[in-house]
Amino acid sequence: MVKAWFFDEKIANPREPCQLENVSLEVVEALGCKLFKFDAENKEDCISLKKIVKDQNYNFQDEITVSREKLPEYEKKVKMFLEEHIHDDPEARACLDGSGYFDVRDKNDKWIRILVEKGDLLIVPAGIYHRFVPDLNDFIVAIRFFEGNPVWTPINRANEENIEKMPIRQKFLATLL
Ligand SMILES: CSCCC(=O)/C(O)=C/O
Ligand SMILES: [Fe+2]
Repeated sequence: MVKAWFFDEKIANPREPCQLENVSLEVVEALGCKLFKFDAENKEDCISLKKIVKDQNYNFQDEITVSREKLPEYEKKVKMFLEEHIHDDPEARACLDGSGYFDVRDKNDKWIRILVEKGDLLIVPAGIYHRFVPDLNDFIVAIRFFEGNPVWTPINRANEENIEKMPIRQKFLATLL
């Protein structure tokens, strides 16, 4: 089951849980995130997974393992995942094994940490500030879904002076009103 809490900025290592008070999943969903459960042991036959793929129009999927042993250019990629960013498209990840943290900024620009574990599928909306942080186990296997041609390039908040004015950011902000 997905769990969420406010992220404690005072903890030096973001791979630790950095847990402040819990955040309800309704609050996470009100930010436009979608949360699903699926049968990670039966990914080929999982009816709920097939339904999500159909409903969300996903026509591309691949698998990524984030671990020091398995991910090529591990340090570089993890640094990239950790940078706060947005995308022009939703980010959909189904956790097949392991666990990790997806952090999303709430309406007050506070980090909400979402723990994703085996059997959880999380979709973060286009335009929301977010990042991915491996947890202390440093192992997650995930399916990445995409509608259309996959674009992995993040738009980093720290590097884009006008990010707040970007159409996808404005579109996302309008969903919060
Ligand atoms: C567990 S999936 C790796 C993180 C990722 O793909 C991403 O795009 C983070 O924003
Ligand atoms: Fe992302």
